[in-house]
Amino acid sequence: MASDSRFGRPGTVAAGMADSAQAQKLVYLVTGGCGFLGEHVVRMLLQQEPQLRELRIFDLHLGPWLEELKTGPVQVTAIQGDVTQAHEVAAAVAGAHVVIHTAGLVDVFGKTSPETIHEVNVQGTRNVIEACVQTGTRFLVYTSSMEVVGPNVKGQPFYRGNENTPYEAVHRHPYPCSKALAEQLVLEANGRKVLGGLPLVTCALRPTGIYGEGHQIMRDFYHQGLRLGGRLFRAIPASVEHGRVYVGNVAWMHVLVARELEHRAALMGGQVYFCYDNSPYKSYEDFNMEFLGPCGLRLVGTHPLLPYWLLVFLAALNVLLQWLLRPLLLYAPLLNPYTLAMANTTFTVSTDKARRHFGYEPLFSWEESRTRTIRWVQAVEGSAQ
Ligand SMILES: NC(=O)C1=CN([C@@H]2O[C@H](COP(=O)(O)OP(=O)(O)OC[C@H]3O[C@@H](n4cnc5c(N)ncnc54)[C@H](O)[C@@H]3O)[C@@H](O)[C@H]2O)C=CC1
Ligand SMILES: C[C@@H](CO)CCC[C@@H](C)[C@H]1CC[C@H]2[C@@H]3[C@H](O)CC4=CC(=O)CC[C@]4(C)[C@H]3CC[C@]12C
Repeated sequence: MASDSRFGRPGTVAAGMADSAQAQKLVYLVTGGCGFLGEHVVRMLLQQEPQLRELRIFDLHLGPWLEELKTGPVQVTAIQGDVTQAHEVAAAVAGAHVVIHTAGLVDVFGKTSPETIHEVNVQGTRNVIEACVQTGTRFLVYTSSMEVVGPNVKGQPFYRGNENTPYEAVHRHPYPCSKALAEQLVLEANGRKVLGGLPLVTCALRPTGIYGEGHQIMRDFYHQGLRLGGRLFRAIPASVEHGRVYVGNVAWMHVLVARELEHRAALMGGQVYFCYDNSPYKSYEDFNMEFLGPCGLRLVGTHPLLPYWLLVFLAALNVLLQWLLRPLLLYAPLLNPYTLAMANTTFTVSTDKARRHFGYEPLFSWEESRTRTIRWVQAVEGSAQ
């Protein structure tokens, strides 16, 4: 496989597995394979899944980097398509052994309408499930989100919770609502008979806030800091803990789940797993500074510089401005009532369910995840000059 300096090769685990003599017989489909997470899943599969014969990458927008993958031993098939179009999904799924469904509209800034978010995230997922059933694909891994649990509308903390921790999961925002509905569809589909009579095996992974190479919001914060003379201003108390997970480990968990679903169908089918690693529990801003600090930015203030009521007011003002300006331009700042509530509510997971069920251990240590992310931010800086 052609190498990409942004991603590199994972350290030691299974290095060279793809060169081993194991039979290459499996066809995988990754929806959303050109997105932030999807690209990592694609590259991880090519590096770590020795049984892969063909990898199909389905996305609304195909990236130019796909070309370099086509020279390797695995057949890489790029499919430009839309998950909301059932026939396009069915054509892509036909003949695949495993589908990893990461495609989705990740919008908490009001860029897209609630109807579109629902259409892509819910109807798109329904189309993927139906395609599996109709064409005989038996294994479906769905990228859900911690957001299907919380933070909820009451802003109640979820502290070091696991998959069984009781929590009032009540949402109003279109994104978590859509992810929760889609996850439910995926879990309910477990056990349905697919073409040929065998049962569909599904499971859902719930990453916390993902970070790493390619993370658009990190890029946005970095550029905002540069515009403010190398400073960011603390808005959230340092005591609010936020769960984060490195994208390489999220990708690795997808690869492992996809591999193990067949052998452990009875245990894993219909299950949800939080996606976690050893990244430290910190506030959203303090965590970002782990990467932005070494790139020359400074977080000003040990306490929030603005009172919370003022942030609430500014967030509401942004909603009003977004609405007023909509006929003229898309105004979608980072701060709105939803993102403020998210950033201001403790939500951290502590679980070993994935380790117990399918032997997951993070592939990248915290130090490595941090180093890789810093290197990427530095490259963003280099390319911006
Ligand atoms: N970024 C995060 O922190 C988290 C993301 N997730 C989930 O992970 C998945 C991937 O998210 P990201 O990589 O962050 O987002 P992303 O926006 O970078 O990637 C999503 C991909 O899906 C594709 N896509 C969107 N609409 C499509 C459609 N109608 N048909 C086909 N492809 C379509 C996009 O072109 C994009 O390549 C999503 O399902 C998201 O809900 C879950 C937890 C956290
Ligand atoms: C008030 C601002 C002051 O600096 C900080 C605003 C930060 C927000 C933009 C982010 C805080 C929490 C993030 C979300 C969280 O990590 C969980 C998510 C899961 C997903 O499935 C998609 C992304 C996201 C919603 C993520 C989006 C950005 C934040 C709201």
